[in-house]
This record gives sequence, C-alpha cells and structure tokens, in this order.
Amino acid sequence: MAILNPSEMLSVALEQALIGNEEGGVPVGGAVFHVDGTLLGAGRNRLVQEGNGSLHGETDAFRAAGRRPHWHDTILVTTLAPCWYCSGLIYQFRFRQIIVGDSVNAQGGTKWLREQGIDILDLHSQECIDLIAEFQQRRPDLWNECIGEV
Ligand SMILES: Nc1ccnc(=O)[nH]1
Repeated sequence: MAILNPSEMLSVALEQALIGNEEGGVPVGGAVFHVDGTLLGAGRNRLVQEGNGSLHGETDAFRAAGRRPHWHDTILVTTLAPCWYCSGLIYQFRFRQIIVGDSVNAQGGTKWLREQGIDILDLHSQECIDLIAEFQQRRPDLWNECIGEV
C-alpha cells in the first residue's frame, strides 16, 4: 500500500513512538519510504529495550530498511527533529526529504541540515510534541542519556 501523504507517513513513525512509550523506552519513532510511497522500514528508539544507545528512531528505521544502492529516492520520517548523530546519517546518505513531527522540544541538527540543502518538512504535529514533552519531563535522565547530555 503506497502512502504519499506526509501526515500519513508521520503516523507510521508515531505508531512506532507510541509502542516505544508503552515499552518504557524513549518515545521517538522513524520510518523510511521510497518516494513512490512504499514503506521500506520502520523503527523506534530502543536504547532502553535493547540496552543500545545507537538505536535512535531514525537509525532503527534505517536499519530496518536494509540495503539500497543509494538513498536519494527515499524519505526519512521522524517524530522528533534529528539529533546530531542522526543528522550525520542524513547528511551522509542524502535522503530526498526529511519529514519531522516535532522541532519544538529538540532541534538537533535541523538548522545545519537546511543550510546543507537538505529538504526538511516540519509538520509541527501536536501529538508528537506532547509525547516528547511529557517524556522529557517524566524521564530527564533517560532523555539526557539518549542525546549524550549530562
Ligand atoms: N531525534 C531523536 C532524538 C533523540 N532520540 C531519537 O531516537 N531521535
């Protein structure tokens, strides 16, 4: 089933974030789509679940999407603005577009990515904003661990 609507693409990532929240993890979800609307992979931050800080929502979705000759014809969707770690991934692999749910509670590398010519569509999703805001307030320790802050 092809999904071409950005909000529907974000819903796939949000569903992952909500699963992560239920699991007691950092509630950030991601998904990778081909520009034709095919879902290539979805994932969520699994720092807590897998005991592995490399598994951000974005990198877990990238991992689930497998191999491709290049990523220029794909869209990376994330419920929260990409951190610097994931911004490196985005810069390196040049996804066609990045769809972001929340850039209120974290900005990460979004300003820099835009300066590098990366197309970022910010949907300002209230659901994504509320989900992370609640988490950051409830578990500041986990949030800081996730992004390498003290
Ligand atoms: N954008 C993100 C920030 C923090 N953790 C994540 O998994 N993703």
